[in-house]
Amino acid sequence: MTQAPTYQPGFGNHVSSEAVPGALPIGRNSPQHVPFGLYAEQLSGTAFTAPRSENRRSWLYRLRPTANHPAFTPYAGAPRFKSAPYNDIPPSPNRLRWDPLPLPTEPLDWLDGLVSYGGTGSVADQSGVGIHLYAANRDMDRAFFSADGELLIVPEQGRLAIDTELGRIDLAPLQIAIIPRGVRFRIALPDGQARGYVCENYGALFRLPDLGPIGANGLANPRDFETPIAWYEDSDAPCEVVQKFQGRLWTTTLDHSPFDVVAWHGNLAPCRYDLTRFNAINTVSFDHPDPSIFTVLTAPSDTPGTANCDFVIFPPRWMVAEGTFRPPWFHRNVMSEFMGLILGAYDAKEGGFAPGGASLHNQMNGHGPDRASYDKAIAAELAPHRIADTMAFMFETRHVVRPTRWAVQTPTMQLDYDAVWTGFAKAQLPE
Ligand SMILES: O=C(O)Cc1cc(O)ccc1O
Ligand SMILES: [Fe+2]
Repeated sequence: MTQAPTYQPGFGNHVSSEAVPGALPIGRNSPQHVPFGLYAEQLSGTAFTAPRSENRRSWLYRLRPTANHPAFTPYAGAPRFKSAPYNDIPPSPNRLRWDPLPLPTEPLDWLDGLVSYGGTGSVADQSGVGIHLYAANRDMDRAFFSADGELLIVPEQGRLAIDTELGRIDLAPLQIAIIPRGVRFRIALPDGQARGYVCENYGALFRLPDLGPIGANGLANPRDFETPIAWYEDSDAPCEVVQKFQGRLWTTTLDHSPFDVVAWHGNLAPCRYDLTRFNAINTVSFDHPDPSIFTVLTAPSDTPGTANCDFVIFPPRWMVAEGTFRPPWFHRNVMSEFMGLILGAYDAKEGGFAPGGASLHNQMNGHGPDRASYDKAIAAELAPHRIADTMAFMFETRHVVRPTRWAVQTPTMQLDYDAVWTGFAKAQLPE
């Protein structure tokens, strides 16, 4: 029986962990003789010279150096897993919505089960995001890493057992995981199948948003993030490693397990977070605040306050606003909004937006409550009301999300989405 993973609390902390006592060098990163003949390796998530407040790196102590591998050759699997720039088709200004991604009928592991819906920017420019969904029904028996970006994994259905080079993470729907760029991992499916969403962030790393006048506490609190402790596998069995590099997939086979890090220290590591711990802050007077009030993590761009990607959630909460249209308002946004649903229903959509589904509202294109939600909200008696059993989320980005050809041709794309905003009665001006 394998033991349940163990975690250390905190976001982006400098931590030290050893799976074998005495494996971690003391007082220096790269001693002439590393304990037990382990190999020291630095994994850099930011430039060596990034300011200290931005700088993320870890030191890994492993059975063999990562450099010890044969050449990578092109990988033929995961045919629907693509990278930005998404130039397959012209970007669509239309509001798009998809039914849930069907679970596979053929055996498919997490990697081959990835399907790209679209994204922004370019892997080569290290800006933008790739937006993918996964539907899988088989454990990975190989390792994968993205050299193109960090991965934010948002399960909707089915638990994930994620083995990474830096430790093991158990993940369930309503939790998220971040796997840093370059960190190798494999995913097993304890429930036999799984479905969810992935944001591949090509730009500056996700971090907690500033809190401004909110103060020192609130939203996602740092102590609720969990980083696994060191764990390793001592295996000389062949192991395939697939990587995504500049948008293409490559494969090689090691003569040993890549999961051979016996000890590590640093502040670049995978972590998980339970979305139900999010401390939602909202109005206690009137008006519906901008959804940025629900930002869990932000990946900044070079323009302050204008994110490469914000990860925003819509958690269970009390609605108490007085004299207010309580659901999301009609709006047009300079930022582009890709949404998913993990649980329940979303308060701006009475139907058609199902768990495992997705929607895309691109830059400057009008959207908001569907007519049924609008009618309900203007008729509602404004008593305190709890929105319960729900969890929607949004990847909000400064650049237009360019859908893939697959995304606009799949039969799960709803051809009648525009109709949710028809039939509104014309406002009546005084005679
Ligand atoms: O469009 C959406 O549903 C997302 C959204 C939610 C909200 O509460 C306010 C603005 C917004 O874009
Ligand atoms: Fe919106």
